[in-house]
Amino acid sequence: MKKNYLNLYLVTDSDLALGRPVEDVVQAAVRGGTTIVQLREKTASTRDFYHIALRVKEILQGTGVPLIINDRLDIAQAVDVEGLHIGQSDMPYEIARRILGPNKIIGVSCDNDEQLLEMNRYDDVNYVAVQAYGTQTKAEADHPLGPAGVLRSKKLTRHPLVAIGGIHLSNAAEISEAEADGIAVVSEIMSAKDPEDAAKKLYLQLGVKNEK
Ligand SMILES: Cc1ncc(COP(=O)(O)OP(=O)(O)O)c(N)n1
Ligand SMILES: Cc1ncsc1CCOP(=O)(O)O
Ligand SMILES: [Mg+2]
Repeated sequence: MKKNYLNLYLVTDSDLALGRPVEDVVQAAVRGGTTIVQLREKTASTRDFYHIALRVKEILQGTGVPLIINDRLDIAQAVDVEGLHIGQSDMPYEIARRILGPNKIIGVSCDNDEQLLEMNRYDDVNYVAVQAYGTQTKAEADHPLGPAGVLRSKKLTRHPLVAIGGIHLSNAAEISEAEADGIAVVSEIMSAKDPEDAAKKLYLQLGVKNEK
């Protein structure tokens, strides 16, 4: 895997944080080498999501780790974070890009080849995301590709590719070898007893190289 800001992507879920404040888990994960953080708080109220985002933004200040908001363009704007992640039921890509402008990171989940090819129409998509394995964390995610499918997706897309879903210490290396530009995890870090150590161990599995 080539070195870049997508290498180790933490996607949060407060419900999986073993009762700890999400910002504490984020802080530890960043100490462990997490390179990008997405706030994915599917059950939080707008007000709670907004306040969590403010606290996490403060923690990430000065670290160089970008903060991405899942789904909620309004919160991404209100907190002025670095970017937004959208899926196939969320705001259409071109609308999100028009509203957020050229300097924000926008990532898009793709559930099949057609959606990957559709995103090839846009020069300015920052990354696409595909599902690696099955997972309990998102029950509706039902298009796991495995390493061979991730490699195929990488060849189809012209954008950086993030793999997500069921990625743990035991299988991170094979996804990295499938030419993903980054791996995204929820439970492996959010539910780890020691999130800093979990992030460190995952990062080591990625065999990140400085080559261009
Ligand atoms: C990095 C990353 N990849 C995929 C997703 C899933 O997005 P989506 O399909 O919109 O589903 P929800 O996360 O909104 O339930 C993601 N959030 N992050
Ligand atoms: C948000 C999301 N999108 C596809 S799978 C998934 C959840 C991944 O969670 P985990 O890393 O715990 O399998
Ligand atoms: Mg979504």
